[in-house]
Amino acid sequence: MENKVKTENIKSSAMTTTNEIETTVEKKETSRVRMEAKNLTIKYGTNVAVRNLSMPIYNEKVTALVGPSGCGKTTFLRSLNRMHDLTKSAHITGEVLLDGNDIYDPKVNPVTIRRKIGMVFQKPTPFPTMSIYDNVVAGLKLVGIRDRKLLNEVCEIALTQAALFDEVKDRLNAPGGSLSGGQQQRLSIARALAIKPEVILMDEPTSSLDPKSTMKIEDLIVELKKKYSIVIVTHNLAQAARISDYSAFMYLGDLVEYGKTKKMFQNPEDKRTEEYLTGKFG
Ligand SMILES: Nc1ncnc2c1ncn2[C@@H]1O[C@H](COP(=O)(O)OP(=O)(O)OP(=O)(O)O)[C@@H](O)[C@H]1O
Repeated sequence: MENKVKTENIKSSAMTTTNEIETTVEKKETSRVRMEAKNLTIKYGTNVAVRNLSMPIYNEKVTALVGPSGCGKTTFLRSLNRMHDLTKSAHITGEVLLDGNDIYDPKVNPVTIRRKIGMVFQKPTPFPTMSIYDNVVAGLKLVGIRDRKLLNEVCEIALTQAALFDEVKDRLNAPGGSLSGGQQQRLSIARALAIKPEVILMDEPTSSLDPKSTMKIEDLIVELKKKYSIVIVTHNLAQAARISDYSAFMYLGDLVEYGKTKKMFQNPEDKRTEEYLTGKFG
């Protein structure tokens, strides 16, 4: 009898431990969601570009947005840091959460959001006549930071994170436009990093680069995801497969499939995803 009670006690304490572990695992999974789109619909005038899209964006992971031209990838990406505020015809319903808070809440300042969620565009965007140094610290100066020592520190850290420091450290006063295309794109990334964002959005960041510069940016993205959440739009499926952890396949404004990149590329659930990934259309 006593033994039975003991066994029950052990069982119940083991179950408690298991429950605790499950709760911990659940908590970990939940805390890893950095951003989340919920029932997001984006229209330009009456044209629906993104329809009722819901998906998470995990912390310290790369999420790739793929799909044929015009399917809404860039529209979705730009909604993640309120870039559409600047487009008159754009109308957004639904929610975009950053750490559980809706970035479209009227009380939220879009400038604060864009500081937390940085953007790197398709074409490198340095100010060509501005020095490399000033390009990196432009965002900080814009918000009134003038402390030279601080600016110097941030500049070196951001250029190092963008894997560009060694190539430019002896010519920080040279114009941004004097760098190669690949270097200019890394400079754009350094500028985005200098304002210490939490999430980095990248819209086809390597589409204008040669293969060697593309590889550098890809290596950089893999390095950066140790600290940031990264969302990247790419037409290059091999690139999505190489560097992303999660992928979203969009088609005609719909999110057709979302999941782990490995699983989606090896064993897609939707026929349209399979046809796109195997080059049957797009
Ligand atoms: N500023 C805008 N005004 C009106 N319509 C727009 C605007 N931007 C995009 N669209 C339309 O919204 C739809 C989605 O465009 P979007 O650029 O998001 O697609 P995409 O998947 O990023 O395409 P691509 O791969 O060619 O860059 C398209 O029909 C496009 O014509």
